[in-house]
Amino acid sequence: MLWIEVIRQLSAQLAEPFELEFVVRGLGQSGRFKGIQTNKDRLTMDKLTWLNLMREPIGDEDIESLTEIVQQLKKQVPPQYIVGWAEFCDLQFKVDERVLIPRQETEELVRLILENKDSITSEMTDKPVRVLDIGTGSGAIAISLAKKHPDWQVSASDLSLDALELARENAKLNDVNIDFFQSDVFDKIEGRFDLIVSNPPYIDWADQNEVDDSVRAYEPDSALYADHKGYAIYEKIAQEGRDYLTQNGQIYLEIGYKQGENVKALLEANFPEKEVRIHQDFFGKDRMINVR
Ligand SMILES: C[S@@+](CC[C@H](N)C(=O)[O-])C[C@H]1O[C@@H](n2cnc3c(N)ncnc32)[C@H](O)[C@@H]1O
Repeated sequence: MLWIEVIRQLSAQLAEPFELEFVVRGLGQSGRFKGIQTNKDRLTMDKLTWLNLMREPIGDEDIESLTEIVQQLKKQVPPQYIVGWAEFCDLQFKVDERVLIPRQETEELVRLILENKDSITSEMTDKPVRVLDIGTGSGAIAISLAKKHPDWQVSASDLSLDALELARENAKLNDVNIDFFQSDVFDKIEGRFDLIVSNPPYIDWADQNEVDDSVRAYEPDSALYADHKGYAIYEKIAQEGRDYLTQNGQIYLEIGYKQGENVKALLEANFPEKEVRIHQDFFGKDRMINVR
């Protein structure tokens, strides 16, 4: 039998048939498959190697590995957890059930910050811009900003020690220096920041049924849901943020698409002297908010 025949048969069993190719290419060069040469320099297999592989005969052990992967996909395990990494802002991040898989919407938040980077300045000209990422998870936002701006001094916090462990690994993998803290929002944070960014958990516990089955079953609750109808972390950032922000400091937050006006009102009440703006994502939905 050829790889293509087995891949076709097995993919047909899946609700999302392309996921098998994604996983095999993602795992392809890790040594998981006997018929594929290991290449530790590449996390993913390029399209040409994949197409060539499809014409090769496949051994029993590899059929067994593919069948196991299909079982996991049928159980809706996210493909990124199966391969063990995800791409974010053209960087690679290890991911597993300790952290949320970083999303495209959050890449848009990073892009928005980078588009406005010239307005993000340090209070003192001889000091680096100080950044705090609250609820860093895999470290996606903090690491991407540090990578683009090696001159910024980036700190990142999370309530979850498990997430912080993985974020530290990701900082090392991506070769950036970040100060990590375990903190419930600001409670262990010291000093002031020129930029506070966060993609906090923001789903109302009452809306669990609206969350995709795969997300609900495998991604951590602590990364998804927040008290006070999903607003708990926004409330803390709005109410306590002033004590952690420099005078010209800015805040950038990801928001649920229905939360824009409420989060805006919260921020305006606490930062009356600043401008608060809602921004839309690629799909035209309210997704980000900034205070400057
Ligand atoms: C939506 S995830 C975002 C992860 C990552 N920043 C991203 O954008 O992919 C929210 C993160 O906030 C963390 N978190 C939840 N409650 C928190 C709290 N009270 N203080 C700090 N972090 C918290 C979770 O552990 C989780 O890692």
